[in-house]
Amino acid sequence: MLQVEPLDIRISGGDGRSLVEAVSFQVEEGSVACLIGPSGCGKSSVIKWIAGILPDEMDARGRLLVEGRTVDPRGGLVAAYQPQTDALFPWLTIRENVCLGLEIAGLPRAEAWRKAAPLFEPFGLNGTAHLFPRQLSGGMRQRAAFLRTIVQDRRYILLDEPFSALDAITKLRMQEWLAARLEADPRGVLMVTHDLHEATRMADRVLVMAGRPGRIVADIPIPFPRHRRSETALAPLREELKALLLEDKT
Ligand SMILES: Nc1ncnc2c1ncn2[C@@H]1O[C@H](COP(=O)(O)OP(=O)(O)OP(=O)(O)O)[C@@H](O)[C@H]1O
Repeated sequence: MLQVEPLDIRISGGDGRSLVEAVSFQVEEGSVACLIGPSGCGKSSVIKWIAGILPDEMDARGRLLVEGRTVDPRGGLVAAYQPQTDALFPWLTIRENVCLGLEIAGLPRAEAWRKAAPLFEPFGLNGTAHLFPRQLSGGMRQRAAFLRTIVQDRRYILLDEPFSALDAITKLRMQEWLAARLEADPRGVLMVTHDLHEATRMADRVLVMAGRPGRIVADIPIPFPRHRRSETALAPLREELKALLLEDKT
């Protein structure tokens, strides 16, 4: 289990503005937690803190526990992280981009490719290995970034709006693919999303953040397994989430 214990984030210089206050939650292994909330409430900052890449101008106090052990997020490698922008390196090919995390983790190049290559097809990236990011559509770039994240053998995955640039059909496919993959190969996923349909379709629990500074104002378990989530069953949950988000006047 990945646990965040009261986390505060503030701007370290200037007015010392508080961005995030007393944020606590947990992500169980093999489960998906979606973090939703109005723009600017601090979702990305929370996820960046866990990934160990909070910018220098922010100061964080909090505790991160993995399987009950306190870890320093800045030590890196707690979780695979996919930032909001696809962050592919423009001077590397898609193959090189996708394999990069594995190579940094110490896998020889050929072995990294053996591991990544079979995933190009299910990600709709056939024929792109030798291309550069600028030669792909926005959706393809996002899928390549997602593949680079998923291919790493981490127990926890942090996804900051991973499907936001995808068209509706591709998005549905990727959500289904991710759900199936998690079934076969359970990981703990923390996913930031603005899409309530996505949150209720994908999550085992939805964490709602609101306010300035941002706090967790609700932690809502989704009470049915993913394969039994009809639109009718999910509609009242979405109404509940919408009401919580609209309550936030900041
Ligand atoms: N490098 C920075 N320096 C100072 N303030 C920052 C910096 N990055 C973000 N902020 C501020 O921190 C607050 C939280 O930003 P953050 O990106 O975490 O919010 P968010 O909920 O993820 O927003 P969005 O949904 O729009 O991505 C915002 O008020 C933002 O202006």
